[in-house]
Amino acid sequence: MARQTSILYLDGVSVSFDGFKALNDLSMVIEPGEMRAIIGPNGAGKTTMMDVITGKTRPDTGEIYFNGVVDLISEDEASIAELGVGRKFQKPTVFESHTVWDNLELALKAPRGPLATLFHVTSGDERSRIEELLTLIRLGDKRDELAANLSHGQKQWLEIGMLLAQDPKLLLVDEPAAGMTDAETAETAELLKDIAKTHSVVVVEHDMTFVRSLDVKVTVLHEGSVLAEGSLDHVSADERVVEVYLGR
Ligand SMILES: Nc1ncnc2c1ncn2[C@@H]1O[C@H](COP(=O)(O)OP(=O)(O)OP(=O)(O)O)[C@@H](O)[C@H]1O
Repeated sequence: MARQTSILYLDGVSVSFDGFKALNDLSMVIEPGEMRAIIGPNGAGKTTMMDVITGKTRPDTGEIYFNGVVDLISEDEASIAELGVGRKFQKPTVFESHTVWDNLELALKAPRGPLATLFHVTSGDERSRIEELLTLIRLGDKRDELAANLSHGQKQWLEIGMLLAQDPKLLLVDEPAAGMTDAETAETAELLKDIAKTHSVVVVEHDMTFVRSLDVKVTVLHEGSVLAEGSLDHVSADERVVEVYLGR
């Protein structure tokens, strides 16, 4: 697929740490509105991939483009966030001593980047946006609860809501189902599917039941590059994937 029409485009991206290639000629294209699942054994380069997209790590070689035309390699971490790339780390970082509502309100008011402060959001708009987010993240009845009292899964949803408050175009989500109950995991898959209706989403995940329920194209990383790509059934049938990952 052409770079110009993609939301995220990586071509020949390599990163070495002390001579060790964490990413090795990694190429991948995500279409606008697509949700993609990234799987791979420990050390495959999944986190490093997120790091190079978000500007935390600078690749040694290769190209990374956002929205077809924006060269992310020439941007720093703050500008990449401001451009509309949101990242959800594995551990939830919500404001525990604030209510669910206040967490969302703070996220809505926080500048996504330096330019965001130029936009003015009226309080009426703000309230309806928070209501929308509460419904989406399944926390409507917890709006007045302190974030500290939420379950681990609910905290993850709240943080996803806080990220969405910043209106990213592309959402990178690192192991959202880790540490969740089975019911929360299933609900998280539904939540991400809802989000993917209006956003592009890249989700790194180890939980195969979760990946199966997402029902999206899967990219298998191994030793810093793409080993296989396609439906979960397609990649699961690949001998090399079974050997490095699924068979373990
Ligand atoms: N800052 C760093 N310095 C040195 N080596 C690093 C650094 N970051 C990552 N690595 C190495 O690069 C490789 C890829 O790591 P990465 O964290 O991207 O893999 P991963 O697929 O996210 O693994 P996991 O599933 O365990 O999170 C690993 O061998 C790791 O030890």
